[in-house]
Amino acid sequence: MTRTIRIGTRASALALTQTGTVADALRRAGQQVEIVKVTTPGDRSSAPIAEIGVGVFTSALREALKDGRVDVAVHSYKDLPTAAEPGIVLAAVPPREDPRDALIARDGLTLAELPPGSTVGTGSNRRSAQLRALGLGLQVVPIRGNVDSRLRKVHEGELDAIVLARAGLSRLGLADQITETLDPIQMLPSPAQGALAVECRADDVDIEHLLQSTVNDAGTRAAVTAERAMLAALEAGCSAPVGALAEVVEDLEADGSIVERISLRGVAAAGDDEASDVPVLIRASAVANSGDAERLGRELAAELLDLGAGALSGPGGKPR
Ligand SMILES: NCc1[nH]cc(CCC(=O)O)c1CC(=O)O
Repeated sequence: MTRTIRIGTRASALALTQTGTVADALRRAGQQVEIVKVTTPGDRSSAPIAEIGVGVFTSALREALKDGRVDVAVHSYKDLPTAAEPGIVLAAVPPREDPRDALIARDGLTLAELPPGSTVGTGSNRRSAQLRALGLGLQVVPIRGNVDSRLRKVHEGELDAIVLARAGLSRLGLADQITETLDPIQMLPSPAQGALAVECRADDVDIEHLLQSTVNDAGTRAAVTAERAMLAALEAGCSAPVGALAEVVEDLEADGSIVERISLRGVAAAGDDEASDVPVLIRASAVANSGDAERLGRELAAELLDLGAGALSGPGGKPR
């Protein structure tokens, strides 16, 4: 392609490093690229994400794509709404970073070493529910802001600990701050955590093919497809916080051949999670062929709902 490819990104340090990896892959493939920073309402507001709504970080980038100001948009995949955007396609999902969550605690402590009553900062209902479900007596404190300002709250003694995505810290060169990488058995990550979504206009077939052949990782794409399908199906029927993690596994068949499959685990809170200090979590897992990732996600969501995920407690319970 002879044209210069304009790649749209948020202007945060994290977004710029993420976009840089996509730009590098395109440059290695011999393309000319230009990075265009787009400011989003999510960057300007300090209100809780639950109030300003899903898509605050991603809709402005999608607008720039549709307007033709940029040719490619790079998002943190987990920040994208599950609903498809008319006129835009997901062209590629690059190889995923470590999807797990990480603890950054004072004095190098792990979760198990934090004394009861310790304050743990997070703005995520998913992390909050899973932390409280451990029954360690941790006190979850809502926080927001960029990674640096969150880390400062621990270093200045305002909080005992915070939980952040390992991927964001690694990309910023801050992985040495992590005091424990949380086992997904205790803390299932957000669907698509650690993955990027690379979008282009639906009618821009040249760019779509270029991104597919230079940036996409088929295994990552199948895994996040399963996680996001689970999330989308739960959003329709459940108001609970949701965690999901899919992994590519290689199964040895009876005839000696190796088949690649997707193994998906999901978690959601039962009932009205805020009604008790220690919420009840519903867990389920399943395996399917990579080609059935979407169906795997939908079926696991149905199972979680059957088991009571997100069922609202008592009369007058309302979705939120
Ligand atoms: N919601 C904010 C957000 N979006 C993407 C990341 C980190 C990178 C990733 O998960 O891909 C983060 C910060 C965090 O959750 O700690």
